[in-house]
Formats: sequence, structure tokens, C-alpha cells
Amino acid sequence: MAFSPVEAKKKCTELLCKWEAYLKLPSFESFVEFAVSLSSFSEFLQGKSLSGLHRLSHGLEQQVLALFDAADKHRISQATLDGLQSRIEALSERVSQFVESNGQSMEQRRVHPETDAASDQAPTHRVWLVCNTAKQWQGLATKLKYFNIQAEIYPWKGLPEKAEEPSIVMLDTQGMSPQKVCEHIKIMRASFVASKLIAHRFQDDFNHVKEALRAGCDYCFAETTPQSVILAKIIELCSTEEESPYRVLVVEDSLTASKSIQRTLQQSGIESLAVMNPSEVLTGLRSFQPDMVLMDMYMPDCTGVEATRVIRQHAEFLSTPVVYLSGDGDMALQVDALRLGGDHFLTKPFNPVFLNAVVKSKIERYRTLRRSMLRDGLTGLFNHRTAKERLATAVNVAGNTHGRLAVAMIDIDHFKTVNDKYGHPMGDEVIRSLAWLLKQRLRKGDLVGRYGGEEFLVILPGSDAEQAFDVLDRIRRDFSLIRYTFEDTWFDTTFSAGVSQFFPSTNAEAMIKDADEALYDAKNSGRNCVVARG
Ligand SMILES: Nc1nc2c(ncn2[C@@H]2O[C@H](COP(=O)(O)OP(=O)(O)OP(=O)(O)O)[C@@H](O)[C@H]2O)c(=O)[nH]1
Repeated sequence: MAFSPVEAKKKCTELLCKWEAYLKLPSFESFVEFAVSLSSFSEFLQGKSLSGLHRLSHGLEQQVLALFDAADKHRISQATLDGLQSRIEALSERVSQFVESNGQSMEQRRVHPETDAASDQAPTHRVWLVCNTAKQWQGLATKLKYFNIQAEIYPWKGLPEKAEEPSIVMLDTQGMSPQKVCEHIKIMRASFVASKLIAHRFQDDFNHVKEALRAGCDYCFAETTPQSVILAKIIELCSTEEESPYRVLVVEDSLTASKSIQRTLQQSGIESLAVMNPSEVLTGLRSFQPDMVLMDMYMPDCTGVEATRVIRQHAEFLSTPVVYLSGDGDMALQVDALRLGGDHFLTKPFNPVFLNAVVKSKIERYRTLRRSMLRDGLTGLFNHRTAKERLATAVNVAGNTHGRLAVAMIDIDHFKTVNDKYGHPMGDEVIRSLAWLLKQRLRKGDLVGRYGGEEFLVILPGSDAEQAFDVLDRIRRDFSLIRYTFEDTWFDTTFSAGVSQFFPSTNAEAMIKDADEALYDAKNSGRNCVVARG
């Protein structure tokens, strides 16, 4: 959800320039450039969770894409141009308003990745809980505070007149007709372009939900949705984890074609590497680690299908998507190509907006698949295997660069008792809370994995044992302050941690062993403490 006003303004200005260029020279090519820029802006707004602005740009994008025609038929009527002009102006005005009124404060609220976040830092996000029964939401508001999210509870009739845009507005719609809820959503959407809107206790009916989403709502939760699910959603939406740019390997023997593809991808913020000779494809895959391959169908000495078959011989590239580019409309050949391990076909000359859309959807699916392979389902943290692999890489980097590196093993204290007394689902909530806290409090470059049931591995590149101790001890203190409500009572829990640090000639296994021994010492010293081995 990290938001940069400068970036939004810049992208909007780029869009306006492309539009003006088209008006000056209304050719098909300049229309395509404008459409690509609009599509990229739309994705940017969506990626930054600027829901209201995204709605405006997406509506405009839909209209523009509907105007796509063959190059020789391209002609847009003056009335349509006028309509587009006013929509673009409206979008640009809303972006400017939003950047002016919220930009600076949002920037200031961002957690700075280089600083060690402390529990006493200012809240990173504000959430409005709009309801008529404040008491019911007090527990959720308190829990959010543990994760540096400030919840403000307002009655339906007492919303602030003028307010800085909250990250999330959750509307408790209990007892309201779906029509009334939609009216409220529209009003909220008109005031807040970037906030995520959640309608809670909304009637779980297809048409009602459809209307609420149309009105500008982002999520509808039914009456039966437990607070733990709502808490998880809010924390997820407030998460600042940023994805790395998409990467595409372009295999194309024509320099002109590959430059044109790379330029199109670049306009959408996609990084690419081009190889002209299919025999270089494996080297490209290994060095560039792309999310997908765009493969020319016909190249001298080797077809795209043959190159793909070679790629599929290697287990590590079995699931890497391959999209073929071909000037050929031969259906039988296309079916063959897909059967032999390709994922999609794009026919040249390709529409750049369509090319980017196909590339992005393939990469999104691929990343989701990889995520489920690398991450733990309960917490979203790296799983055991991935955490160990990342540690091995971090140890190599520290060895090669003579850098610092610390590792911590964390284990929740008396966790069996939590399960026995409060049940397994409550135990899961405790595990998730620690995962959220770790993700939120550690620096951007730190890595955290779920090593076992209630055991976590933290990798802190650039830190020595003493620095890691300071960070983890703060997290330990904050974790012990979290109160879990259970029926009419509450409980809290603690963790113990052991820290080890890198020194030349050590390895990942030895670092884990040292951290484990330190953890053992922490448990034996009464638990709820961190022990570091320097
Ligand atoms: N709820 C839940 N429990 C889990 C999960 N994975 C493991 N556990 C439980 O975690 C508990 C771990 O308990 P122990 O290793 O005996 O240790 P402990 O009770 O935490 O005691 P100390 O570590 O000595 O402080 C076991 O009861 C496991 O069943 C999980 O995913 N969810």
C-alpha cells in the first residue's frame, strides 16, 4: 500500500502528455501509446490500492480499449474525443486533489525500511470503524493497535466532516437495507478515493453484493464472518510488502521486434532481457530468473517449440510460463505448440495493451503458484525449506562481502497449554499474530520463516548478534503485551529466542545450531527472554 505522491503525479503527467500528443497527431500509433500509458497508470493505481482513482481510470481504460480498431480503420469522432477529454480532465483533477490533500501526510506515515521499527512508533495506518455499537468493535480496535494500526470508531451519524483519508473504512451495516448501504458506500467513495471500503454484516446475496461492489465497495463480509478474519484482512491490506518488478525473458531473433517488445513491456514497468539466439535461453533463464518467457515461434535453426521443449527438460523451469509470438495464424500449429509446453499464443502484430495484459496475468498466476510453494499457508511467511535456502544464500553473501549477518530462532512459550486450554484455532491466532508482528517490525531486508509449528527463523543481514538482540527483544516485549480474548476472559503469551551471528568459516547449519542452543538457554532461564551468542 506504500504510496508515492511524486510517482502518481509523474504517471498522470505522462498520461496527459500522451493524450496531447495523440490530439496533435491523431494516428493509430499515438493512440496505442496513449492506451498503453493509460493501462499502465490504471495498474499503478490498482497496485497502490488507490481504489477510487483506479475506478475512474479503469472506466476510462475500458472506453479506450473499446475504440481499438485495425490501424487502417482508426478514426474517432469529435463527440467521442470530447467525451474522452472530459474524463481525462476529471481523472487528472482527482489525482491532483488527492496528491495535494494526502500525499505529504501519507509519505510521513510510511514506515522507513532502514529504521528499526519500534512499538512506540506512530501508527502506519488509520482505519475507521463506522457502527452503532462501539462496544462490539473495541476489541478489534485494541488488537489493531498492537500492529501499529490506529482504529477510530465513529457512529453512523457522527462521522468527521473533514478528515484525512483513512487507509480503510469498515462499515458495520447491521440492520440497514442493501439500498441504504449502497448509498453510504457511494458517499464514502466520493469523499475517499484511496481508502479500501469494507461492508461488514452485509446480506450475503449475489445481487446485493454485486450492487455494493458497483457502488464502490471493495469487500463485503457476511454477518457470520468472525472478527479474526476481519482482523487478518485489515492487517493484510495494511501490509507494506512490495512486490519486485515483473521480469520477462524475450527470445526473438529480430532485433527490431525484440526492441519493440521490450519497449512495450518497459512502459508497464516490466523488466526484460532479450536473447537473440535460442541456444542462450537456458543461460538467460538462470542469470535473469524471469517470471516468464516470450518466445518467437520461428527462428533460424530452432523453432520456439523446440526451444520450449529444451526448457522443459529442466525441473527448475517446468512451471515457468512460455508465451509464443507468431505471425502465423495456423490453428494446428498453435495447438501443437500449446501441447508441447507453451501457455499462450500471441499473433503478430500484437496489440501492446493486450500483450501487457497477457504477460501480467500469466506472471500473476505464476507468482501465486510459486508463493504457495515457498510460503506457509497459515502465516504467509517462508516455509521451512525456503527459509533454510534463504539463510544459505545470506551466509554466502556475508562470506563474499565480509558483511554482518545474524540469525534468530524464536519459539512460543508453553504453546501446548494455549492449545489445550483455548483450542487449536486460538493457537493458530497466536501463531499468526507473531507472524504479523515479525513482518511488521523487521526491516525490509530481513527474512522470516515459519520453521516449525510454533517456531520461527529470522535472518537479519547486515546485523550482528547485539543489534539482532535489540530488535528481537523489542518484539518480544510487544508480543507479550498482546491480549487474546477468549469467551469472557483473556490471556497473553510470550516467546523465547536465541540469536547467533555469522563469522568466517561458519555455515548455515552451524548458525542454526548456535541459535538453537541459545534458544535452549533462554527457555532454561525462565522463558520470555532473548539470549544472544556473540
Ligand atoms: N494451534 C496450533 N498448534 C500447533 C501447530 N503446530 C504445532 N502446534 C502445537 O505446538 C505445541 C508445541 O508444544 P511443545 O513443543 O511441547 O512446547 P511448548 O508447550 O511450547 O513449551 P516450551 O517450548 O517448552 O515453552 C504442540 O502442542 C503442537 O501440537 C499449529 O499449526 N497450530
